[in-house]
Amino acid sequence: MTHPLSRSAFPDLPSYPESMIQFGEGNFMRAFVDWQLQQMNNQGLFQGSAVLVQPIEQGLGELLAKQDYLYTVLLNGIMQGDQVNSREIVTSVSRVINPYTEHENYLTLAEDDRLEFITSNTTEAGIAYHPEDRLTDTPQKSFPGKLTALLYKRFQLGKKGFVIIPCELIDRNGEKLKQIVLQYAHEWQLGDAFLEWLEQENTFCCSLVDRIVPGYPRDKAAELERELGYQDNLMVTAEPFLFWVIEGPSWIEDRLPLAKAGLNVVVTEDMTPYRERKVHLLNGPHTAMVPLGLLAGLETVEDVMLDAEAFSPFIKKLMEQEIIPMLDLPEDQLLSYADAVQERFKNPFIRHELTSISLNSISKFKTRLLPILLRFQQETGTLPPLITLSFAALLLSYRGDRVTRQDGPEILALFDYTWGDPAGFIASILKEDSLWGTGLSMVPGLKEALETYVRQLEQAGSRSALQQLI
Ligand SMILES: NC(=O)c1ccc[n+]([C@@H]2O[C@H](COP(=O)([O-])OP(=O)(O)OC[C@H]3O[C@@H](n4cnc5c(N)ncnc54)[C@H](O)[C@@H]3O)[C@@H](O)[C@H]2O)c1
Ligand SMILES: O=P(O)(O)OC[C@@H](O)[C@@H](O)[C@H](O)[C@H](O)CO
Repeated sequence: MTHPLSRSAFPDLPSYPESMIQFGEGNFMRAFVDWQLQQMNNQGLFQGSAVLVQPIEQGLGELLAKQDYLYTVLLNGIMQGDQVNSREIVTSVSRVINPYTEHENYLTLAEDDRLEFITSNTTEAGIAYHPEDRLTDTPQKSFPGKLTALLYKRFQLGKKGFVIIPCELIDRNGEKLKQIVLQYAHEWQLGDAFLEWLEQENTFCCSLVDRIVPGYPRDKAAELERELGYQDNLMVTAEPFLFWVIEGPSWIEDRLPLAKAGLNVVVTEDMTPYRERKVHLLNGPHTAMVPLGLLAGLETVEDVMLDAEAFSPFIKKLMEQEIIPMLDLPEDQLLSYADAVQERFKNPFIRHELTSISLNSISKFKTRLLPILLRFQQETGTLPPLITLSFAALLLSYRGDRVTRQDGPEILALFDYTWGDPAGFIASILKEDSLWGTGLSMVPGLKEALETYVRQLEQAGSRSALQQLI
């Protein structure tokens, strides 16, 4: 019988003063930002912890409190040729505030001069504007609304601002967040002095994050708890690799000495090339493999990468012949990045489920693969066959009879309606600008290619369809 993870069971674990407010208590942030705070603390380069704010009412606050805000990060994989299987109890989370049940405590954060940084990961849905949010709400529904209320209180107290580094996987995340905060400041009539304070005293950075974090190791939890000697309901598995690009002034490196602690963190004036490379060459292949893999009965990214007959050559060819030629970066750098990504995908120590990547696949296809398909078509006059096949598999998988779909109800309803007429389905779905950001009916040959591929996928299966293209 193992005991629960707690500070009384490990009385020697250190505590640190709060220096960061973090919106989001999910797996990713705990294995990424908080784990990095821990590494800086371990090396004596930093003395700080994060106070976590639940962005939505339901969350992990109570579970974390039961474990005195401790949890274990398990890093599993290969780094620079060496196997890594590390386990570390993270002590850099001080507490969790649920603004829905303790709103006063939430606003009290504005009073603490030691708090310098704000980070967030509220999923792609989090940096959003809700017209019904008001300053007087306790709390506002949206994350930017909650943040605006906190910043306004800080301003009213005459205190300095924050360095704000969102980690959501959306393009120009810091700019979008700032734009919505400014919108609320105008709408709520918070005054010119506040607007000036926002601009002068706060630094909104854009950032790009990269670490594969499959999260709680459901299949191995009991075995791991026996090995660790304690129960941990919040342990998180992740790969050892990480990369964080922060677009902002270089002094951030002094105040947050991540690179100095040996962490793979870059502070730069322009993160665009890093973002393009990651979103298209890592997230793109993830999204491309999901519908084809699920239709073939594969379960994990590793299953895909171990399938030497069809799926692994598909990923290599997709990267090298369809994605890399469409990116504006030196080819040799892109090829070596692609090799490294394929190695990470093969990581035998983590179980990265295709179903977990499949969540909201339509918007992922739109940002990760569609721009490549369109550029390929414009530049070569032909469609990229592998991306187009994967697009066909995505559309087929959204019929919902072969693969469990995970997407917004309005998107699923649209697919149900459109699939109601199988003969006209492709033509109808391509017209839906709301899904693709642009009408796709005019893309030469796309409708016909998708019709052919959907037929082929239905008749012969995704493995056979792939084998004809690799
Ligand atoms: N897991 C990974 O490998 C990985 C890697 C890089 C980036 N990411 C990104 O990080 C995000 C979170 O991933 P995770 O694995 O931590 O998931 P998670 O489910 O463990 O955590 C989700 C977090 O987002 C918050 N959230 C959910 N819906 C929200 C909404 N509508 N508004 C505001 N907040 C909301 C939750 O409160 C929680 O804090 C994902 O969007 C993902 O794209 C994940
Ligand atoms: O996290 P999602 O669901 O947006 O996308 C799934 C994966 O592509 C993603 O989590 C990658 O593993 C991650 O972006 C690597 O840094």
